[in-house]
Amino acid sequence: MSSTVSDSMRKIIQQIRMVYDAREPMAPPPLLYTDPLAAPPSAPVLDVLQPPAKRPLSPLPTPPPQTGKDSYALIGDAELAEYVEPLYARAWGMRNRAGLLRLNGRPCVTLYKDFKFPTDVMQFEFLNMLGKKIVAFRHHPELAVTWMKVTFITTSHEAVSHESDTARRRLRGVTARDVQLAYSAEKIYAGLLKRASLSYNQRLLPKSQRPQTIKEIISERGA
Ligand SMILES: C[C@H](O)[C@H](O)[C@H]1CNC2=NC(N)=NC(=O)C2=N1
Repeated sequence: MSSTVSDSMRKIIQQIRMVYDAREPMAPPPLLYTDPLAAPPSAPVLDVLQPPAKRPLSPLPTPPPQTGKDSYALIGDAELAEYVEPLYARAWGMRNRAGLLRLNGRPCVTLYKDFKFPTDVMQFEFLNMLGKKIVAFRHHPELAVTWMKVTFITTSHEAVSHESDTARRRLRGVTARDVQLAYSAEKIYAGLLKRASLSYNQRLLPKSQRPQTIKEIISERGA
């Protein structure tokens, strides 16, 4: 009796195997995104990575000099207009991040951008290239790495202010070194997008994050 049961069990198992073996091959898992390095996508991958903008961006100006004692001088309103305005057009922002350098809530002006990528491959290539630049340049941004995004924040704790007023002198902020580093990061990013035949049409940050004067930035309540 028990042998009959196991015979019929065996038959059932055999039938299941036949059905299983005869099934359609499983479809490969759907791709979450296309690799732009392999083939340029026909449709935009992200809203920030769209076909060329109608009005192409004018090239970044020659950055401020990176050596000498003045490379750690805080930038003022004139430099903001000359060097930071072109970064604003590329989705960079300026903010007061009081407390960033444990300055007990004192203002700390920072230059920042959220770099967005169509693939993680491009994101880590960017980090690799940027890393080499940072090490050679000996100026270190804060980097936060999340899915397809790198948040870049830079400021100089070594900033020197020529102001006579002590409170202003103790201000930390953006110097020529930060602008230099930001330009390098932007050029690496633009180069990677160009190689992948992608052009960007990034949404500008809100006006409050694109201030025109240093005073506007430090009067913002630090985050
Ligand atoms: C000696 C060395 O170059 C300095 O300490 C550098 C290092 N990296 C730096 N990085 C940043 N973000 N700000 C600085 O003031 C700074 N100073």
